[in-house]
Amino acid sequence: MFVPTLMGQCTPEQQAYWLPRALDMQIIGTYAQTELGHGTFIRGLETTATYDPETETFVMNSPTLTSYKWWAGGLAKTVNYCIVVAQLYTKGVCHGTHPFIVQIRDEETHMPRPGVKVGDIGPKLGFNTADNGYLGFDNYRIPRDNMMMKNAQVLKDGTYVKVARHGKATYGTMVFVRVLLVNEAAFNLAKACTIAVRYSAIRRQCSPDSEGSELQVLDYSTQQHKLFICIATAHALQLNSTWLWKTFSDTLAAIKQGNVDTLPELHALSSCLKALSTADAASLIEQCRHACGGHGYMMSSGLPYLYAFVTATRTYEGDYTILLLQTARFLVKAYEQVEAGKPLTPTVSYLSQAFTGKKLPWDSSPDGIIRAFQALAAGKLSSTVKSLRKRLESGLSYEQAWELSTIQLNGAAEAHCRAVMSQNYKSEIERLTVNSSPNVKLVLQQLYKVYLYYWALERTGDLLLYTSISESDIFELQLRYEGLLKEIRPNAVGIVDAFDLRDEVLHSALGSYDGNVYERLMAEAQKSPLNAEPVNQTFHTYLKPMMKGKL
Ligand SMILES: CCCCCCCC/C=C\C/C=C/C(=O)SCCNC(=O)CCNC(=O)[C@H](O)C(C)(C)COP(=O)(O)OP(=O)(O)OC[C@H]1O[C@@H](n2cnc3c(N)ncnc32)[C@H](O)[C@@H]1OP(=O)(O)O
Ligand SMILES: Cc1cc2nc3c(=O)[nH]c(=O)nc-3n(C[C@H](O)[C@H](O)[C@H](O)COP(=O)(O)OP(=O)(O)OC[C@H]3O[C@@H](n4cnc5c(N)ncnc54)[C@H](O)[C@@H]3O)c2cc1C
Repeated sequence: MFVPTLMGQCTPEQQAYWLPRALDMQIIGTYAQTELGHGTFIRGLETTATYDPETETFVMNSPTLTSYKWWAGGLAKTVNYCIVVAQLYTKGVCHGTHPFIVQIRDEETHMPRPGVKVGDIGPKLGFNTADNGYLGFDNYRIPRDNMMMKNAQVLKDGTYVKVARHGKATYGTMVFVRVLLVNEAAFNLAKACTIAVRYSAIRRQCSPDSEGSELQVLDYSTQQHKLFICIATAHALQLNSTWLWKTFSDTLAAIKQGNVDTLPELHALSSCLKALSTADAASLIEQCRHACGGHGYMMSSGLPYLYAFVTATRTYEGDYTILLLQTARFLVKAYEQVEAGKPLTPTVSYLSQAFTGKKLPWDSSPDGIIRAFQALAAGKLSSTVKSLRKRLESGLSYEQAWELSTIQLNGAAEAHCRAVMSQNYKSEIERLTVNSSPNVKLVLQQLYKVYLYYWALERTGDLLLYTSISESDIFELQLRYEGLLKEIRPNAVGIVDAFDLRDEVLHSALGSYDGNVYERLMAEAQKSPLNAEPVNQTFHTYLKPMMKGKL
């Protein structure tokens, strides 16, 4: 995040000075925005940067314990520079949060600079190869030029000058990383389902009839139900990630031309796609672990590490709930645009059907299910807006009415994102397989149908509200879904092999390409320090005295 922020928030002159040093690893930096007391609410950050025109410096301060920077990766012992997000004061006026480049350690000795307090925040659920740290300032001065001045400047005399055309230019790095995290979610879920599917093909457990041999657990319908949605979701996330990256690149190009019109839609898309992709990936990686029984709980399976790594992405770079609420904010505005007869941007154009007042006729084809997801999203948004307006009419302020409606707002945002993801998934598969062999087309279509049927069956309540789906339609869809799992089974191992993930990348005794699961589990077990000697010294210090009643 250090380098992308230098690229996004520095003037060309500042980039010319800082970027080569950062890219050449002459300096190592991190992005320190979150504090002990605030992570979500950026406007509530407490670290201050007060400009002193006498010395043309900013005085950095941590006025309270809760203002200490907390969490930044590499902060504890690795970095010697930080991008610090602080409340900018000049001429006695606070201009809100701005980014500053701050040297925190000596480039030769690596000692913390005087006025800088830095350390490690301690063990975490995962990410323990990163030294996430804390950072406090005590009247620590930095040169005026260390304010990242692409979007705002402080002149030598302390005059504040706003440069950016849109109010959230300083939030740009977070959008960039959120876009990357969708791809990260796809990649890590692909690893988990490769491990779980390969292991499920090796693992034999239980024999339905007394004479027969034990079945591969991958033959069980429940195992296919656990795992094939994981494969389909890995594909869905990868294709949505590629689509989002193009949307991000197009928006950035437009902003460079001075056109910020598509930024709100990009913020809404990157928010909900980051939220859903990381949450889906984390829960499905856990589902892959469940599918591997006890051996899935071994660190040597690779699955606990994957889960610990990915579940953090649901929180960092914008908490799941917070980001869905950002998308909901955009959707409510889009709803009002439809009411006003104004044109809608492409990803919300389906909202016009929220005003038909009729249930969408149920159609179980893939396109029909995608239209049903859109109708569901439009319907949930419409009922959310009705709740919001009912509360406003009762005399509540907009903020109060909004807060009371946030559960429904989050549901509407999630439904919108699921509709966008489903639409992108199917259309990208069709675009990419135009020249593919019939077999490849068949398998990839089977997978996106798994995705569509799975989520339709997960959302039957909403579909009954907003489409004409009947009880028998639901029964028929369940049978079709279960039949589809059986069709995919013969190709399941080949499909995960197609992720082409090397053993060194999987780090898994269960998922290695050669399938020698039991030999690998035993080999990993031998590495346990407890196997270094036949009798551990704790027998003599604790167990034996206890057994002899001497403890
Ligand atoms: C190979 C790559 C691997 C990648 C993996 C990386 C591994 C690294 C590991 C960890 C890194 C982690 C780093 C971090 O976590 S950095 C800290 C991240 N912190 C956050 O994300 C904080 C989340 N909070 C916010 O973003 C904001 O506080 C907020 C959006 C929730 C609220 O902001 P606020 O200023 O209060 O705005 P409003 O809600 O009032 O909205 C105002 C207005 O601005 C628009 N807007 C808000 N944010 C953005 C944005 N980012 N871009 C564009 N526009 C934005 C918002 O839509 C409103 O517009 P309006 O409706 O028109 O008024
Ligand atoms: C592994 C990891 C690495 C990180 N790396 C960095 C880094 O390098 N740099 C950095 O600056 N930060 C980093 N962070 C911090 C991260 O950005 C924050 O943890 C994240 O933004 C969430 O903020 P928070 O911790 O304050 O949670 P909070 O916002 O306090 O969330 C707590 C609960 O409150 C809810 N909540 C909060 N506000 C609202 C609201 N308005 N409405 C409804 N519910 C609300 C949340 O949904 C959540 O359920 C990292 C975090 C982790 C876990």
